[in-house]
Amino acid sequence: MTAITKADAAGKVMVALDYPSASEAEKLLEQISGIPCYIKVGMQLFYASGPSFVESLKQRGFNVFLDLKMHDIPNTVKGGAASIASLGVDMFNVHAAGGSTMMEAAMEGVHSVNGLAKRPTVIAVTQLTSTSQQMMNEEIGIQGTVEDTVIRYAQLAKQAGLDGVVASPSEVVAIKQACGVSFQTITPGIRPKGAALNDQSRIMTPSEALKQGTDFMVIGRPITAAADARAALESIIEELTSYE
Ligand SMILES: O=c1ccn([C@@H]2O[C@H](COP(=O)(O)O)[C@@H](O)[C@H]2O)c(=O)[nH]1
Repeated sequence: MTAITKADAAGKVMVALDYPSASEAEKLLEQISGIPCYIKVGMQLFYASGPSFVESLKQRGFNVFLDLKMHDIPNTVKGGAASIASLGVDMFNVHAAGGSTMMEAAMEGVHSVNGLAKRPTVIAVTQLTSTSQQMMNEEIGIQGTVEDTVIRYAQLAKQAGLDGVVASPSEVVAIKQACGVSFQTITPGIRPKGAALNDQSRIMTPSEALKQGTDFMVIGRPITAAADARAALESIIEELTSYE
């Protein structure tokens, strides 16, 4: 049974360009050219190549998620959010652990920018997908289940006016129940069957994540570390279009 089209499947995949330089990121972009996926730029690439690389992605028509996970005092996050929004990115994020005033400040920063064709989607990181239940309880010192913490952060983000959250695919159903179906879920921790776990802890396969109702899935190393990145991405898209 075909669930979604190839174009819809590709649009749900955010390829994480975790590279040390723009030239290395460009090599990957060349390999996957023509596949209409979202592009995620994180700290490694942004700190090395800066706003100009992000602007060049936008000039070439990519949908861009700038994943800088801001977590600072409200005034600083407000300014950071204004600067990020001015770059014209489609999505960016803050840490929900910064609290509601900080998240509201991020929204104020976005709204302070004049002349945007469309404001970016603003989302909050709940619990990193590398965090296990045991790590959260024993090391970080947060009691209760990871799911309960994720839901609490998601509700806080929604109340602060944000558009969605970053969480693991296994929390998507509970987030949608608590915050509504239009509250977006962006899920890293995606591993095709047999792929290396690396440092991820709370994972699902692409088709399992789709079944949970995730809006976007962030995928890095299963594509970027593959011998043939294009084939790896195409195989993920194929899995999404043919899941039952
Ligand atoms: O909770 C989070 C938040 C962000 N990420 C980012 O997603 C990608 C995942 O890369 P993989 O290589 O597929 O593990 C990476 O850029 C992280 O910074 C996350 O993994 N978990």
